[in-house]
Amino acid sequence: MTTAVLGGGLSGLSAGYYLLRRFGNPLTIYEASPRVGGWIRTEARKDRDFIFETGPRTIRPVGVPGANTLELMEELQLPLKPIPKSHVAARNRMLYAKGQLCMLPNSPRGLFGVKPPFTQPLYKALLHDLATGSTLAKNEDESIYSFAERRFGKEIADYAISPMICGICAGDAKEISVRFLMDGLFEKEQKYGGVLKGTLYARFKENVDEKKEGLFDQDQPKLYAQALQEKWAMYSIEGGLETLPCAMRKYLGQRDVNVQLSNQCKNLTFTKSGVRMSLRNADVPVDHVVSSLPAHKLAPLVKQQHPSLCEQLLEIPYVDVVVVNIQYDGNLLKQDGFGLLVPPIEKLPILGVIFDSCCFDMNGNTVLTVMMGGHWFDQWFGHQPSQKEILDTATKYVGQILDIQEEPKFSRVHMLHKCIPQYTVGHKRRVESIRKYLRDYKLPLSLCGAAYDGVGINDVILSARRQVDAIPRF
Ligand SMILES: Cc1cc2nc3c(=O)[nH]c(=O)nc-3n(C[C@H](O)[C@H](O)[C@H](O)COP(=O)(O)OP(=O)(O)OC[C@H]3O[C@@H](n4cnc5c(N)ncnc54)[C@H](O)[C@@H]3O)c2cc1C
Ligand SMILES: C=Cc1c2[nH]c(c1C)Cc1[nH]c(c(CCC(=O)O)c1C)Cc1[nH]c(c(C)c1CCC(=O)O)Cc1[nH]c(c(C)c1C=C)C2
Repeated sequence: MTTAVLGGGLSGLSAGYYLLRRFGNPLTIYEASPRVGGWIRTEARKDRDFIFETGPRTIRPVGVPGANTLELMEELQLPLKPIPKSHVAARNRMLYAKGQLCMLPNSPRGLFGVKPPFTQPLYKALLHDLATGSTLAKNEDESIYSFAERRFGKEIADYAISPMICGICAGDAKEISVRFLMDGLFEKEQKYGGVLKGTLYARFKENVDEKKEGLFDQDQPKLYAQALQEKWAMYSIEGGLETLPCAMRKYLGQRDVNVQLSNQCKNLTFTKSGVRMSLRNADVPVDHVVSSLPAHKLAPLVKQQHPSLCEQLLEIPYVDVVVVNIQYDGNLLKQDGFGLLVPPIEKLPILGVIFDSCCFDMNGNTVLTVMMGGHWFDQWFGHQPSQKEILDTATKYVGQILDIQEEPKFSRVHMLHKCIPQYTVGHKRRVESIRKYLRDYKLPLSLCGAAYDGVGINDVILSARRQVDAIPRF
């Protein structure tokens, strides 16, 4: 069977890895740009001794998706850099709200005091949940903001859930589906009439649930067992996260998988015997295609033959994010931690700041990443500001929030256009409907990647694995 993958980002490379394992060669991966990795990009300053990550920087070793990623890391023999749960970067997350830097609670004790920006102890939010019955009809969807407000009150929705959504998808919690992050809690609420009640009731079933996913019935990956034993909170890779796609490309290349860079797919034509892909210099027929492309990039490729599929794909919205990496000599941070988020209710132009040099050793440098835009990109950056204006905005807020007044020694500004899909209310049903369309028309096309089954690194790798596993054998 001849297979092909569209896209050489992490999901496409993972699809290549799992296709090779299941069907062998011939297999080709087509990537439009001259490099692999998609949004994963590490800029190593060789002359200095720090790195800038312009996309992701940490991976969480949690659950089946986390275990699956660690299995891949093990196979590739990558040197991992774990951050244990006891590390300051794992314990300290902050909010900038009401004009001050506020530490988020990191232990059950934190539920009982009153800490800004909250005006009530957090346990009261749990009492609110206990006292409130379930109000939505079964199996519906709602925004994560409205769910949090219903169950825990407006303060939690504004100062806990909304910034968390910014810190994961740069989105507006008032539009993002509760099923994006809290599918389980939502189901429990609907089933048992409350989040806390449902969680306590279902707790004893947790291990059963993990087994149900069926990936690691026999043995857990060794690295996953190690991560559990050593209590890793998150990890990166020596040299930065771009090491991962580079290692995958090498691994696939050594096994005769053809990874073609600068070869954009322009159209897909479904034929009686498979698919014809229009590529740089030729039309190439294959039996089955796995697309890892962002939904808005796949849409035009199927428009000619399947306009309604094209329309459904275009219903998955994306946001632009501005990433500003900055470096200063010496340690200038007064407070250590993973970073800070700015709740959207504060109406400031920045989404958050990651303290890279607290997470990983940067040889005495202070390295920060300021993220801006997202759902509010047009409001703050729609006038197409210059790189200098953007850098000035980032450093102004670093000055105001972190009291770092000096100019950065080194900086980079990146505009990431349509980089994060938004799982808005109804996303789950939208994706089911897209996949049903492929089944109904018996199209030899599988869809994986950040558009469909989760936006994190673990999610896109697992998405590739599940989609490859679901391809019928010829
Ligand atoms: C700023 C930022 C921070 C993030 N931080 C984290 C984090 O800390 N932890 C975490 O787990 N995740 C994080 N993520 C998410 C993570 O980066 C993504 O989940 C992941 O990189 C998505 O991979 P992908 O392969 O699905 O998509 P992409 O990376 O978008 O890859 C798609 C590829 O397809 C190619 N392509 C497009 N059109 C065509 C075509 N017609 N033909 C051929 N190729 C084409 C593109 O060039 C691209 O290489 C972050 C994302 C961003 C943007
Ligand atoms: C402010 C913008 C963003 C920051 N990170 C991201 C954006 C858009 C992207 C992102 N961050 C995480 C993931 C993976 C989610 C997963 O499935 O594992 C993605 C796509 C991890 C993450 N980062 C923060 C949180 C709460 C999470 C979720 C998982 C976890 O709890 O570890 C916090 C956080 N993100 C950013 C900042 C400044 C920040 C601060 C505390 C930046």
